[in-house]
Amino acid sequence: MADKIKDAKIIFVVGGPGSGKGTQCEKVVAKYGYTHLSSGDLLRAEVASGSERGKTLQAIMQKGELVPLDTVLDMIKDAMIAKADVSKGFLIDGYPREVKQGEEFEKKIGAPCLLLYIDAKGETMVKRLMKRGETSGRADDNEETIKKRLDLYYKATEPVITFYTSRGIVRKPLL
Ligand SMILES: Nc1nc2c(ncn2[C@@H]2O[C@H](COP(=O)(O)OP(=O)(O)OP(=O)(O)O)[C@@H](O)[C@H]2O)c(=O)[nH]1
Ligand SMILES: O=c1ccn([C@@H]2O[C@H](COP(=O)(O)OP(=O)(O)O)[C@@H](O)[C@H]2O)c(=O)[nH]1
Ligand SMILES: [Mg+2]
Repeated sequence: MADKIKDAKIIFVVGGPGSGKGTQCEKVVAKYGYTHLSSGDLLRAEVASGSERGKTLQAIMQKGELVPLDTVLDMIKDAMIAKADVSKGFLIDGYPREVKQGEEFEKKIGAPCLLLYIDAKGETMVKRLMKRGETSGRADDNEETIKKRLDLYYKATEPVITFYTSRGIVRKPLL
């Protein structure tokens, strides 16, 4: 099964909470027809299913912490395999959140050819998420959790940008 995605074109999309990853991915999909897989959306779908695993995930996400690495990786891999026959390439949105996640992805699936870095100022991200929280219904779009997500982004996820910059595959779209 995993053979089907061995040579897939993979693009990581990384940025802080509310930086606009999902918004930019929609534009890439419209222009290039790639398959958009948001790690956060996959996790929220599992929560919405009401499964036992979903309940555990919900508790972690509500606190703005990271769910175990293998859980997200397995979900992304299954979603990629399901679309392998029709996909021209994959936009992996919101992943990796830490360098180790990227390394595991490469071991189990393959290397990204590009990392799109969606950059925004901390205060801009907080403002957007507070606004989105008025209607999103997302349990983590509240002031306390947004702050934790932002702290974790600077601590764990920014090193991902440094890691892939040294490989020369990071690009910042002009917004
Ligand atoms: N003004 C402005 N707002 C934007 C822009 N991009 C996204 N937004 C808004 O900012 C909010 C967050 O955008 P998302 O695309 O959901 O951001 P994200 O990085 O996917 O965030 P998560 O879903 O939390 O991962 C939304 O309410 C968007 O409408 C932008 O370029 N300018
Ligand atoms: O690879 C991932 C992706 C998401 N999450 C969890 O899902 C939440 C929402 O992620 P999403 O990418 O939707 O939003 P962001 O935090 O970027 O605003 C995060 O706070 C994490 O708790 C995670 O643990 N690992
Ligand atoms: Mg998103």
